[in-house]
Amino acid sequence: MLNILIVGNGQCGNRILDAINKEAFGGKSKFAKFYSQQKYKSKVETIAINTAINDLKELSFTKAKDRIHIPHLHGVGANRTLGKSVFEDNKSHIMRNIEERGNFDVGFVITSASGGTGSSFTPPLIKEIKEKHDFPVYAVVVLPFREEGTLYLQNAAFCLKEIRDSGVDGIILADNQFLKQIGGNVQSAYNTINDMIARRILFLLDALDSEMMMVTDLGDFKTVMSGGAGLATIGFYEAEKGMNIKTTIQKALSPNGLLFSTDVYKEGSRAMVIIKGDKSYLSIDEISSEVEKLSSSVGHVFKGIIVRKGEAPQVLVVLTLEAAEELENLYSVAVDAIHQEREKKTRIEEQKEIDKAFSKIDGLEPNY
Ligand SMILES: Nc1nc2c(ncn2[C@@H]2O[C@H](COP(=O)(O)OP(=O)(O)OP(=O)(O)O)[C@@H](O)[C@H]2O)c(=O)[nH]1
Repeated sequence: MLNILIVGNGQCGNRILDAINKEAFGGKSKFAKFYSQQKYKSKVETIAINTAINDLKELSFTKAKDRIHIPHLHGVGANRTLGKSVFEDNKSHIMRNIEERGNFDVGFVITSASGGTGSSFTPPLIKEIKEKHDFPVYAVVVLPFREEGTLYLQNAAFCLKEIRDSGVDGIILADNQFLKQIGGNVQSAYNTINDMIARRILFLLDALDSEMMMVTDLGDFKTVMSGGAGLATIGFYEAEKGMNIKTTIQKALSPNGLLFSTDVYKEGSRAMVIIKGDKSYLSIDEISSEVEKLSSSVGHVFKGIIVRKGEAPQVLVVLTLEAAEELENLYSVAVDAIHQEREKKTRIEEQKEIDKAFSKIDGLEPNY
């Protein structure tokens, strides 16, 4: 049995964590958490951390003991400099809470890259965990919609770089912009995206702690995640009625299944393909031919099969990337955003000249 730590930082991280707990508690009544057992096979500890109390109150499936409020008004308003100093002041309190929960085999820290709290807490938190413990820690990072504004774009660029430098064992990317194809209003898009990420993480946890017909385990996951440029994404697909396993694997690797825009066959570096379902659907020939196709372009592919009586086939692919054109695009837009913010700051500095003009009449009275 694996001991797993999942931390959700900031509003986005909290909500995805809550979606994970929703699934884990059976996904039904919001009171489920009070009386039902989580359906994890592993021992999973979840912690939601936020500066905004209202974001924590909004959670429905995460127990009160699993919420850490770091008092700071109503969040840090996308200001990462402020966020980092609030983390520093509260670091020991956060670390104590994690340490009281025992030892872990693996940890995941979930955050948006672009807000204030999650994006500034995550890099130093991972650094702190890695310095004190020797279990692998993976960041699950949500990229912003590109039209959300200059501050979010610059935050995303700096946050990702800092997470990479934190000692993290790998970054799993999910992109709101890419996933917005799902449609609907923002709130329902968020819920759908959060459920998509939650389902993938739970499938992964299930697979890492399963007795499979053909085994993949935490060791294989670590090897996959250490490949490529330290970046990864996850694909998933559940077969529709009558769909064969070959098509299901292809769908998991296509934009329909992935959390981040990538051409798997061009940008992939290593992969882990996990297939779950009733034995009758799992044609070994079809599985082998799809896995061989993938390994001929990405290199090594680990394969795992979990037989679950009566279940429709589901496929999960963890894919590390050696290149990420979409991320390069994001950084180009972010650099423009950083320049725009800098110019704005210079303009504001110049406006201080206006204050000087006003100050010329300080102490004088009008005469009539
Ligand atoms: N997928 C998804 N993205 C979200 C959700 N909530 C916010 N975001 C995205 O997260 C970014 C904003 O970050 P938040 O997590 O809200 O910010 P925070 O970490 O709480 O930081 P502050 O509010 O600035 O203190 C934006 O890019 C949003 O689009 C959510 O529930 N799901």
